[in-house]
This record gives sequence, structure tokens and C-alpha cells, in this order.
Amino acid sequence: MAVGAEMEKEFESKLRLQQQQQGTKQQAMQRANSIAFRAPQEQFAIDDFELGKMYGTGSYSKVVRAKKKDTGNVYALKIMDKKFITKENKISYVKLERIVLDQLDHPGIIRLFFTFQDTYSLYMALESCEGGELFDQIIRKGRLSEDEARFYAAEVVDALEYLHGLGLIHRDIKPENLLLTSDGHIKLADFGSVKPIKDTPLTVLPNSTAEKACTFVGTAAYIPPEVLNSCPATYSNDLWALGCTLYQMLSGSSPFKDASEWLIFQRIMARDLHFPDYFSDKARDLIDQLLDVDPTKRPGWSSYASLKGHPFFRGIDWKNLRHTPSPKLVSESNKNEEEEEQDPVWNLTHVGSGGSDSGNGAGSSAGTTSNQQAASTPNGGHNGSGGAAPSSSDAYPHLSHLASIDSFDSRWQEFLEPGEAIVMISKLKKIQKITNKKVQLLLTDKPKLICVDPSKMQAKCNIIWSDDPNCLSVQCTSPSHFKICTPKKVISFEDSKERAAQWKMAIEALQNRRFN
Ligand SMILES: Nc1ncnc2c1ncn2[C@@H]1O[C@H](COP(=O)(O)OP(=O)(O)OP(=O)(O)O)[C@@H](O)[C@H]1O
Repeated sequence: MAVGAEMEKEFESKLRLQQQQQGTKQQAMQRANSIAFRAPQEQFAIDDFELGKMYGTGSYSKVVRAKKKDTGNVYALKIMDKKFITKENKISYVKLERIVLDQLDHPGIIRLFFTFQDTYSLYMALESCEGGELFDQIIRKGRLSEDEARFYAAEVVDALEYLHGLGLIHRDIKPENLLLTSDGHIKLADFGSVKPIKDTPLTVLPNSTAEKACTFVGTAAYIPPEVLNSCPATYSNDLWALGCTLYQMLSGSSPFKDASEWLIFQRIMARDLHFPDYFSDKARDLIDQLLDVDPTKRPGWSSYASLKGHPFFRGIDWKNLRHTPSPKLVSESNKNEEEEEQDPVWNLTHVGSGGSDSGNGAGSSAGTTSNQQAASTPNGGHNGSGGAAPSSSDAYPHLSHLASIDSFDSRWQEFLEPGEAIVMISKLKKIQKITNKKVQLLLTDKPKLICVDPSKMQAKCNIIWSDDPNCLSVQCTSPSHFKICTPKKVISFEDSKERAAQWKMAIEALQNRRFN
């Protein structure tokens, strides 16, 4: 109780301090604080809700499915830790997201219903998008058909037209922020990076329209070249990101994808853009125009008529979008069944054979595309799967039986350094305090352990251990559970195929190798 009260006080006083530091902005801030919100600030408590599955985690929040016990209404509850957002200086982002979402009213934009808080957390009750992220649909389907991409792109254009009409730049358009309702329609989410322009008719925080040299927000792969050149944000930033997103829908991979942010930025600056053969002329032309290095030449810049009238969108009923039948959603459970069937097989014949057959076969179209793109970049830093495996199996034959056909899946190559080879790889559950997370764990011959979030294809942690075996140890707590212990942390995993002992053996074999 005392700790809670203390924390509340600290949060409020930090907020006050920030307001004072902002001088004249304070009055306007108070005005923003005192406006009548459409989405009310309720007196609810977290116990008023039945919490369901975790939808996802953001950089300063987690989003959970929550059913209000008395009404039965379901929300996506965005939970933000007060201490964390204060420490990370995110208060203004949270406030801006709240105040902006409160004023938006469009079927293609996530709705905010109400907010509440307790000692530790701030809560935003958002419209629940049961269909998940468009990103997952792309991953599950490999890539979308042109009809599917046209439908989703049209709904995004419709939402952007509304947003830009209100003087707002989203600044983080990407498939992860395009959520889907249970009936498969798009809802634009994540307004944490939103930028109001000076003349916006909306009530916003006073400092949020200030024209600074570009503040670096957004996601590397979708950032336009002018932002990399420090130009202030414009609506056209979202049009570039739309072009990247449409490309990703059609190919399975973003156009400038590469092994590191630095390489991505190099490709963006060089407009190193290649279209797969199967893109139609209309799709290629629209993307080419949206990815124009001159922001004023992108369709949608001067008027949305040029964007909506592009031949790619022929046949779209713009007035009736939300009543147009949507593409069929592929659910996670379908995918899991498929994945279970292909789950790692300990297959000696694939190891040391060059792996080219498996490499070509195992990669999804998303992975294949990204690999092809990476191979075309001068500094690619990627290995073909055929190149990586032999180095491990030739040099350390006692390890080779631990590799699986998954190690030849080209998708994982992007996490490796040149010459680095996968020794063992598997889909595991990372056991955490609140939720468990599905991860892909890669053991490489560096030796290194890489933990990848497969839904986002992001490396979540790298454990590189030194020559001292005491730096890292593996404990098996059951046939399916093991812990990787380093001086700084202990990470627990569950392997549903009961290969805990094999993980321990593989890791220890690499440790011993150093002393042989
Ligand atoms: N209304 C919603 N319905 C269903 N899922 C949601 C909803 N809002 C967010 N999510 C899921 O929760 C995850 C976290 O969302 P959140 O807005 O907190 O952060 P983010 O956009 O992923 O990240 P960041 O804040 O770092 O930009 C998202 O990736 C999304 O999949």
C-alpha cells in the first residue's frame, strides 16, 4: 500500500515536473487534461475484468483480451506500467495516443472505449481485434493474392485518407499495426508515434505539433529516405510505408529487408528495389510510385483521388468497403497443425550434404524472397543454407546428428553471421512469469544461442558465451524442460518433443570443443 502510494506520487510529480519544464505548454496541457473525453476515465479496477489471452506486447505495454464481468463486453486492454513509462519518458506518447484515439471515429481505426488506472498501471480499453495482425496472415499464407492485397490496401488507404484529412501522420504504418476484426476487416492501430500537423483541427498536446528536425520514430524497414535525411514528418511518410506494406503483402517480405538496420537504411537510401516476376504491372506501378524518393510525387500527396483512382484499385467500391466480403483468415491453430507435422526431425541425411535441397524446399516464400534480396546486396552478410551447415558438421561430426532440416530453412539465415552455422534448432516455449512465449531457439557453432520470435521474425536475445564454460550452464529439470543459466539471467524453456537432454548435450559439446 505504502509502496503503491509512493509510486503514484512519484508518477504524478514526474509528470508535474515535465509540465513545468515545458513552460508555457503547461496551460495548454491542463486544457488537454480537462477536455471532456468521449471515452470516459472510469473508476474500474482490473478485477472487474476476466482476463483472457495475451494479444501481444509493445515497447511499453501489454495488450490482453479482457471481458468486463458485468456487461460481458470484450476489449483489448492495453496495460501500461506507470513506473516504466515514467522512467522511459513515454508519458507524452501515452497521453497523445489517448487524446488522439479519443477523437477518431472511423470504421478502419481502432476505437478507444474508456480508460482507468490503479496504483501501478494505466489501462486503455480498445476495440478487440480478434483476427490478429495482418502480419500474421502474410506469414501464414506465405504471401497474399493480388485480390487480397487490393482489399487490405484499399481499407488502409481509406483509413489514411481520414487520418490525413484530420492533420495526423501515423508514422508507423506496417503489417503489424494493421489489425483484423473477426470478420477480416482492417483496423489501423498503434497511435504511439502519431504526429499532428500544425493546423490539425483536433485537440492535441501543445508540443506535439512543433516542427523539429525529424524525430526518429517508426520501424526501420518502412522509413522513407527523406526521414533518414532528417526532413520533418509529412503525410507522405505514411504513403511510402503503404508502398512497403503492399509490397510485403504481395511478396511475403518488406522491400528493403536486410540483416541489420544499417543495411536496411543503405538499401532505402539507394532505393535498392526489386520486384518479383509475379507482381502484375499495376501492382508494380503503384508500389513504384508510392516508393518515389520525392515525397511530393507519391500518389495521395496532393489528393487521394490519384491514389484511389490508380488502376491497381480498379473494381474497389470505395463507398462500400466495410461491406465488401473480406479475404478468408488463416487461423493460428491451422498453422500450428501444419507446423507440428513439420516439426524438427533429427535427420542425419540432411546434415553435411550441402543442404541445398532442403534449403530450397523448407523456406517459405517469405524466407525465399528475403534470402534472394539479401543475396543481391553487396554487404548481405547472409549465408546460403548450403554454405552454413557443412562447416559445423565437417568440423564437429559429433554434433551433426543434432541438426535438423529446420536448420536449412532459409528464414533463419538472416540471424546468422557470415560463416556461422546452425547446430540445433527447434520451436520451444520460453517459460516466463506471466505468459509463455513460442520461440525458435537456434544454437550456432559460434557458439551462440539466438532466441527468435517467429511471428515477428525478430531476434529477442542472443547469448554468446565466452571460453569459460562456467559462464553458461544447462540444467534439465524434466525430459521436456531445461534452463539456460548465465551469470546475468536464467531462461527456462519447454520442448514439447522432450529434447531437453539433447539441447544440454549440444550446448555442452560446443563448450567442450573449445578445450579439446
Ligand atoms: N485492439 C487490439 N486488439 C487485438 N490485439 C491488439 C490490439 N491492440 C494491440 N494488439 C496487439 O498487441 C500488441 C501490442 O500492442 P501495442 O499497441 O501495445 O504495441 P505495439 O504497437 O506492438 O508496439 P510499440 O508500442 O512498441 O509500437 C500488438 O502487436 C498487437 O498485436
